[in-house]
Amino acid sequence: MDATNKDDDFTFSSVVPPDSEVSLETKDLASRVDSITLKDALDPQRSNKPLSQVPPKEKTVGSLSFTVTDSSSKPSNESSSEIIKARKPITRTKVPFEKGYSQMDWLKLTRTHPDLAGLKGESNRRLISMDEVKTHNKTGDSMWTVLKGRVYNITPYMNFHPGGVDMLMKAVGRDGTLLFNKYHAWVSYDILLEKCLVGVLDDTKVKK
Ligand code: HEM
Repeated sequence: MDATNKDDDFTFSSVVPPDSEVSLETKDLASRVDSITLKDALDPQRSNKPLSQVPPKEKTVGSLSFTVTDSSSKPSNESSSEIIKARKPITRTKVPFEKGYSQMDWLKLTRTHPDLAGLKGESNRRLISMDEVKTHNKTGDSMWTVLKGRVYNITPYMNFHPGGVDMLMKAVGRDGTLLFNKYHAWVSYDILLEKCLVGVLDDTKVKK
């Protein structure tokens, strides 16, 4: 093999195309590199067409040829109804507590008040039907709710609830478990409402 023939010997093969193959356009582009600007086709300020509507372009630079496409946009025939909608996050607004109604004040009250549940001597292991829970649904001294099968009188906790009275009222006279979990499944309601327990839900009487 003739060592002087560069074309036959891969060790000397040129990675740059011979000058004759570099098109005039490439040379021209290279000389104007500073003046080239990139346009964001999705920005309506800079272009009046979204990328998805711009047809793929064949580009040639020197001996390289490539197609410019926008892989980030969806095919134009894809209907917008197919776009998966993100679930709306819930808003948890903390209501500023009035003086004397902090969580510390609540804990003090649970330790000092003898009958927060309003049991008047009755057992808090009593089985309570959902129908009975429903009757304790009015503003007064016995507003009940059910949390995971236990019935609580939440009247004394009303003004201490960090989420506010209105929110807590939504659970009154019904099973509040789903609402409770929706807003704060991690809250230790069983400890907070220990002294408010009035009984256990009689789920044999719950209509299924
Ligand atoms: C029935 C028993 C309930 C108890 C013991 C309770 C207790 C609490 C506690 C301790 C917080 C403060 C949580 C924290 O700072 O992360 C809180 C906040 C809150 N609660 Fe409840 N809650 C009860 C029921 C409910 C219900 C039924 C709702 C909605 C209908 C609700 C809505 C909220 C909201 C919106 C907050 C927001 C305040 C925050 O961002 O902290 N709660 N609740």
